[in-house]
Amino acid sequence: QSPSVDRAEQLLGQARAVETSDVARFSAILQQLNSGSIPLSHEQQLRLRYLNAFQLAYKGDNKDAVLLLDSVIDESSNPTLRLRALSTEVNVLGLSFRYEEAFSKLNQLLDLLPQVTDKPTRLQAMGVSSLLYTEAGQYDLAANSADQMLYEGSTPGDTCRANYVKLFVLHKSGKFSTLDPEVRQAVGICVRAKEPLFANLIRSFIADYEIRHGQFKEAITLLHANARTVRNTHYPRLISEFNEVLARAYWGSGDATRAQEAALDAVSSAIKNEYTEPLALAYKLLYQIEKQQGNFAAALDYHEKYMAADKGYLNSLSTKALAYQTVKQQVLAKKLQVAALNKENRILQLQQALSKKDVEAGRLWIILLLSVLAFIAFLTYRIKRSQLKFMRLARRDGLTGIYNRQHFVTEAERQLQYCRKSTRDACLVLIDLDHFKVVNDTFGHSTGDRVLKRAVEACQAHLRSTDIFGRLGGEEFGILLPECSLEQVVGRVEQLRLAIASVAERDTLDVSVSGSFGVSATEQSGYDLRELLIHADDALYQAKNTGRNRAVVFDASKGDSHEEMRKSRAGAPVVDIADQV
Ligand SMILES: Nc1nc2c(ncn2[C@@H]2O[C@H](COP(=O)(O)OP(=O)(O)OP(=O)(O)O)[C@@H](O)[C@H]2O)c(=O)[nH]1
Repeated sequence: QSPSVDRAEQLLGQARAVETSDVARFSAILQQLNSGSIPLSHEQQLRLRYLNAFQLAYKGDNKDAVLLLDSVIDESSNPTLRLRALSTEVNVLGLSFRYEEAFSKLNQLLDLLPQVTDKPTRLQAMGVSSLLYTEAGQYDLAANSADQMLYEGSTPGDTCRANYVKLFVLHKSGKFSTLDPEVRQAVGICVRAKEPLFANLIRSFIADYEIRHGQFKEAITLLHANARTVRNTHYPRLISEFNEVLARAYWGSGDATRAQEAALDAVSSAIKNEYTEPLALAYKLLYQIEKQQGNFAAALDYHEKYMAADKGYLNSLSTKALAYQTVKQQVLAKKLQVAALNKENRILQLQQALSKKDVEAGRLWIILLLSVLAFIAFLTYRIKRSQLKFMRLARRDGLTGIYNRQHFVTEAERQLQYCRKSTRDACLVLIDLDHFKVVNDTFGHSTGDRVLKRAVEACQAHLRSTDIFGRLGGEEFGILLPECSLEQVVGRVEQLRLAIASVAERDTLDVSVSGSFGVSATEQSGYDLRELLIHADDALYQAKNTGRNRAVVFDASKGDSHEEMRKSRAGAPVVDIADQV
């Protein structure tokens, strides 16, 4: 080997070592290698091209990075380099919202993984696949990759990253718990490995868990103690998430002023032009704070932003889930196509042999060809059918089988448009189960789940086929009743209230189950779903405040504007169905 090839080898190795830790040195080496002053072998040129692509991606030029990475994957015969390029490309495609391409590259990546032995490259590939699977809601697959990372990792940095990936899966799938001793250990491991980014991402999961379990002070203490290191990471995703969690902790502890400050920080530190969960939650909190303080105009403004951010976030979630299913279908279809073609080939060979014999054989060939066509038609039908099944699944709530929140909003808006055109009345009912936390705390989460299902079934027995029923959140449901007037809704909602109140009895549970109802009607609120939701939410708030297990119909006669209604809220007479009957 000539000395210049050795020199090239040395520089390529150095560049790889400082990829993310010393960006200035990394660009200087690339400049030297790109200048052409050092001759490179074909293999080295491809490695340089990968590093150039990595640099483009780091700067945010995702489109050009993908083009370069594709050419490395096509041209290189080195599995390690190809796997590295595929991992970076999956990451870049995910960040550019090109999910279908991301999943099809992920398939290539998983096919290649067994051929590669280089440990850092393998760990990078497993990390990328786990994170993408988590985003698409495929938690079992994600957990498998994370476990494999934990198993193969050897340095403290490897273990820290593997732990983070594992805890991210648990956090997103709702199975994260601080009771698990490995959680605190994971933070310590990342701190010792000098990985503050991952240590703090895990801390944000811990704080989120504490808030969900009423431990607001603990969450505030944890977040405060690490606020400075979080700022020093300069990583907007983490900073925004930290602020949002802090805001919820303050709100939970009753400090609305600090909650508002932190929520505003979460909004301003959020990634621009992207709808994320922290952004949606921060807007929701700002809406609740303004609402509590009676600042109706500001509350309305935040509610609008919350709805937009929430819808955007939910859309991106279902886009990811659909992309995963679509690519899975495409891979399956390709395999079946290959199988069908192989069959066709064999039949053609048969035909050649047979045609030599006699005319009868020709007939046989036609029959066989027809059966191949029938086979292909059958496969096409099956693929179409499973695609439709997956589309349906993406619209339903996994536990109760009714519409999920996003599909409820889409269907309710469509139905309201129809009612507006044909000047028909409609009513919106919001249902929130009362003291549901007690059911979970007393009987456990699985009984809680069963009660949710029974409550939904009980309501369904009183709904018509045109009514739109959806689960809007944990124990909150929405029903749009088309062709239902203010006069009629009182009786219908009372049926639903009684149905829910009888759930515990039928399930022989030793706890009372009931629901509070907030109702709004197009006669008062118009046909805008947002307005109907705000009014029903207000009525629900009153139902909760005046004793629960009751329905309250929004009363617009208390003033045209919502603000006036709010001012007169204290002691305002309400139409209370429960009391009327
Ligand atoms: N079992 C089960 N519980 C859930 C689910 N989603 C949310 N929850 C629980 O629902 C409870 C909601 O509690 P809160 O928001 O405090 O309300 P609540 O106890 O119903 O009290 P009020 O609404 O004020 O009457 C929490 O304990 C959640 O953990 C779910 O899918 N299954």
